[in-house]
Amino acid sequence: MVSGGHTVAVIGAGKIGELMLSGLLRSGWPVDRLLATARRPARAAELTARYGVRVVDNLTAVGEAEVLAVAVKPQDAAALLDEIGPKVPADKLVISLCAGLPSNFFSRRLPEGTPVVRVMTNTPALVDQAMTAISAGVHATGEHLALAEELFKPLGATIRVPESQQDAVTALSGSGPAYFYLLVEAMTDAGILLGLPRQVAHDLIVQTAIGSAVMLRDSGEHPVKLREAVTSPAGTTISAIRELENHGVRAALLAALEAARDRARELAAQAE
Ligand SMILES: NC(=O)C1=CN([C@@H]2O[C@H](COP(=O)(O)OP(=O)(O)OC[C@H]3O[C@@H](n4cnc5c(N)ncnc54)[C@H](O)[C@@H]3O)[C@@H](O)[C@H]2O)C=CC1
Ligand SMILES: O=C(O)[C@@H]1CCC=N1
Repeated sequence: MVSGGHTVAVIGAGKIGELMLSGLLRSGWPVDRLLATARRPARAAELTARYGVRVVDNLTAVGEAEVLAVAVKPQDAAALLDEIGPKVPADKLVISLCAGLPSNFFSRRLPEGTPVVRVMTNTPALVDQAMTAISAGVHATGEHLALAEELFKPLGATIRVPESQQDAVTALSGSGPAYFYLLVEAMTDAGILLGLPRQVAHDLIVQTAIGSAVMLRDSGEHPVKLREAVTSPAGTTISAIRELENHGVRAALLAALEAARDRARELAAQAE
């Protein structure tokens, strides 16, 4: 487990911040090495009741924790850094979980030399199946990357990527769970259209999604091969695939991910 007995503060413990807190606790991280901050007192009370974690104000977190994991919305990051930026000692590690914001958005608002690591995780962290991409930002060394990895490994898989790829990562794996949920929702409705009871349609497609995902991960086969194995000559699958192609599903995905990437860039521009 954890190196050096660091204390980690999750600054802005909303949905993603809570996933990080709960994942670390599940992995055995001591609760007295965790701090959280929240804007609303009711949220602070909820986090303490749920996890036993100490919720403090932002400046106390800055003073007590060695690692500051910033999980506020990109739109709230500048105001947060106006408050804490000048007070962060330069030996702390700042980890940004914010979509879109480059590490230099942080470093420009922090004392010279403060290391910043940028990460993009996703909500399957809730079941220890996150995909977290980690990038060295300004002043971050291999040691800082290793520490960030140690924090996110218990939540699922991790990968190191150059920071220049983080907006694409955000569009693909950060937002990715939403695309799969939308597909499952739409396919459940399709099952209803074909006369299946809703619960049956839901159970069929969820297990099909799980089975397909495990095969993608474990079979070592290319997705095209896996799809071809389902697609019998003159059979049912090819009839469905013709409709998916006619309706531009592939093109829709290309356009959707470009839109998500562009939105990440816009969030960064607007946050300034
Ligand atoms: N929801 C998702 O699937 C993912 C979100 N992210 C990123 O995580 C960050 C948080 O997203 P969510 O958790 O979805 O949003 P959220 O709105 O649930 O959480 C943000 C929290 O920060 C708090 N906050 C804002 N300003 C604060 C301040 N000055 N001091 C203390 N607390 C403050 C808010 O009250 C809120 O509870 C965003 O930057 C987002 O881009 C990254 C990956 C996936
Ligand atoms: O929708 C968003 O902006 C965040 C970032 C990635 C997933 N959710």
